[in-house]
Amino acid sequence: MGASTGAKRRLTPEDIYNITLVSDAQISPDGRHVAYTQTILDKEKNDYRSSIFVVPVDGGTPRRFTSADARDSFPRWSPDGSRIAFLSNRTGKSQVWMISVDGGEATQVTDLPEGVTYFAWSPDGSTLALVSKTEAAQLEKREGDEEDEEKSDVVRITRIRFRADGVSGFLDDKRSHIWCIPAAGGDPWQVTSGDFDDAWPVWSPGGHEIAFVSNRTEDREYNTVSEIWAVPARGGEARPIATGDDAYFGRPVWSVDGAAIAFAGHRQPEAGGAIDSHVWVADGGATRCLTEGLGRTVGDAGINDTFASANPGLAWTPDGWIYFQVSDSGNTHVYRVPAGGGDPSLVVGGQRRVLDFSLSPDGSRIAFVAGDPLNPCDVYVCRADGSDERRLTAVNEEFFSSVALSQPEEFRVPSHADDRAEIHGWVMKPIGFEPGRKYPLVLEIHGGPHGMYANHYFHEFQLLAAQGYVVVYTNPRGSQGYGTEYASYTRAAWGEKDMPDLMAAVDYVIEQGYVDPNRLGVTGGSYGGYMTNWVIGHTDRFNAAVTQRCVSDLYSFFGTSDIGFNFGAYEWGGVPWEVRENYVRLSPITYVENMKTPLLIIHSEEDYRCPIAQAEQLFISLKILGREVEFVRFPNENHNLSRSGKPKHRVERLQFILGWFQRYL
Ligand SMILES: CSCC[C@H](NC=O)C(=O)N[C@@H](C)C(=O)N[C@@H](CO)C(=O)O
Repeated sequence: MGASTGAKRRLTPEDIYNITLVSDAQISPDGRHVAYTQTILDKEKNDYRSSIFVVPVDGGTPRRFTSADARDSFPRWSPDGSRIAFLSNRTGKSQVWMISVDGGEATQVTDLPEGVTYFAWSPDGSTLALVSKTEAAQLEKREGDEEDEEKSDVVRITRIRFRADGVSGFLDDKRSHIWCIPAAGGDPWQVTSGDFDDAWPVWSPGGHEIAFVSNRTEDREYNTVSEIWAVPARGGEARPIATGDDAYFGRPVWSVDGAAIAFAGHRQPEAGGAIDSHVWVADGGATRCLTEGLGRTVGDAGINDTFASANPGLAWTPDGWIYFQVSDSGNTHVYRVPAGGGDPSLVVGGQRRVLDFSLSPDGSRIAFVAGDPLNPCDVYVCRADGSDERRLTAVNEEFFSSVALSQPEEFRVPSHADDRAEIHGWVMKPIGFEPGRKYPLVLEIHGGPHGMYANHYFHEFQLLAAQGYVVVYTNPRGSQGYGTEYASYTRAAWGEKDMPDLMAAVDYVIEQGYVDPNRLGVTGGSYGGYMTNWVIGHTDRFNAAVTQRCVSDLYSFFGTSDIGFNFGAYEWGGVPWEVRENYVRLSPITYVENMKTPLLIIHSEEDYRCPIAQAEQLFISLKILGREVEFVRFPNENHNLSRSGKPKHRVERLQFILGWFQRYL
């Protein structure tokens, strides 16, 4: 489909203020209502505001349940359906609040000094299990430390993980643990303790035990292990469910009889997202994988810039099905598999991305949030087999009926690599497209590298199409959603093995006849920024490039990124002193003298995932070489500027990207 404006206006960067996000669809215990979080970008306050809404499953107007000038999120129904507990930062820190479904004022349940990041209702509704930080064993003190602490601003670092993207300053020595508190309010008690970070508590059906996620291995400071444990709800010794140095598991859920626990993940922690995750069951005997032959990863690997994340778990129904998300070829779907074994089957499909889902306790209905290329998100409901699907919200209908959008067209093309592997991509024609005319093209490259472009609304892409660009985006080798072999293909070969896939997509679109091959642009963020740098270091065919939150030098990334030492060691085939040549050969900065394309570098000053030195090294080298280069720094922003940065900065970032392409293409 072409993209004509009709009577509609063109999209602008500021339109991010006109988009409402919904997330975390939670179906009520009786299956008759869905609670969800609705988020808006507040232009005046230059901030985000979110509220809890409830919509009837049989149709009707959504009702706003909370209206504080704050961020209310994570709605969870009490087991009897009479109350909704949620997280709110209305007092500064994130705490649990409670509201009756009959309405009225919300009341505060927790007042933990470190706030609450996650909670779960006990099956009888009497208690909430929480995740909150606690003081860990103090670091060994040096002589005089006590007095110095008061006066000194010097930071003493002893742990290898001392910074994390999204956390200002340095990580403290506190640990996340499981706590409980009476749902009616009262004194909390700490359930787990020790030098571990515990997360994701889930109650056993009888309410006696709590399963949770932790890394309790000896080598936990260095490895990326993630295990499943269970602890008595009143506290006591934790028992292992799925543990060990080969565990990379999360999202535990109990069977209805409490005899087994299902979870998601795989057995190669060092590989992270480079290999497929599966659904597993532990029932006291051997741990079984239920999705061996699926050939796709469990979970949502989708990437876009207009979403509110909810991070859903698995669901286990009374009739023995386990439900889970699957990333498949640019879509995220809901699947189910019999817990006793059998083939997984598709439940919620379509050319779209299912962002989160929940099941009613009787397993008869599913509520979910999904988005597609022309609609960021809405709440839906369907039956357990996926039938009788209905959309319950239309949060952006009015706005999107007033602006012209470009419908992406899918293509599959053989790679330029010798194996001619099939590469999946999309092309968006510019708004107002006229056959016979030639247009400038922008290639967008996603990050990860194990992310996945999806059939999902992308504001940056729509904006470029609105401003007259053909937009091309693909899932080259390294992407998730096409199986483990495809995703892990770029190991120790970043750039080398995926550039031929990207160029095949660009050439395919040029062959369609409506692109001016002398007006080509390229951009991407994070690993997409790495690839932008790589591409302009290996070809001069692009006339303008914008590299965002990029990686340019693997050697310095290894020691400065919050994920550098273990992510790098896997992705580049070893640590620098073992495979020094890989670090040099695969660093875009190695090819800086070849970079002739005018380059805009966009980077956040508090990006600890891809620290700003990655951008500075590139900028300084290109300046010395006399190249056309500019450097735009965003203060007080982290790696997620394009997705959750201050709204004003998000608008400015889009303006800089457009401005650069307008200048050079
Ligand atoms: C979706 S894969 C993310 C892989 C990795 N995370 C942890 O190991 C990561 O953060 N990689 C970055 C270098 C990256 O490319 N991030 C992407 C995708 O999140 C981005 O767009 O920022």
